[in-house]
Amino acid sequence: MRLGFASDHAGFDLKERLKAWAREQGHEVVDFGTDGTASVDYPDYAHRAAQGMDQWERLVLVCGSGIGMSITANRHPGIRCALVTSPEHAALARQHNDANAIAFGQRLTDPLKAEYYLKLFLDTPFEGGRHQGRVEKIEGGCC
Ligand SMILES: O=C(CO)[C@H](O)[C@H](O)[C@H](O)COP(=O)(O)O
Repeated sequence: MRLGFASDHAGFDLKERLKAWAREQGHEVVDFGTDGTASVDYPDYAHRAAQGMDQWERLVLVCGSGIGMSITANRHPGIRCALVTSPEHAALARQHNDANAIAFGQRLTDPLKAEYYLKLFLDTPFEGGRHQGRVEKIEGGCC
């Protein structure tokens, strides 16, 4: 699978680790930055990765908490980003929400667990059925 990655400074180390893991698993990696631990603004990198959605099938975003990256990515039509802190979140984000982006908080998530959550996220299919129309309503606006 082609995976996009982006982080700010506070997510850089976990981004690099997850990129290495993804390559080991045979995935293709597209990196939208940042390139180091110098302080940057997370929206710049979340927007860049979201605008490049023709270049990835799933997007992996990392910041200190995962909150800023997920909020920003979800401003973009067609992106359904889940902030994941448990295996249940990782699986349900795919099964019920057909999420195409996952966000992690480097300061709050054990890196080994993040690898496991990412594997679950990539391996779990969307269930469709009653969830299909609900997902379509996300883009449709209210009522
Ligand atoms: O946006 C965030 C919080 O929602 C991210 O966790 C950032 O990485 C964090 O705010 C960066 O904090 P710093 O004190 O500037 O390193």
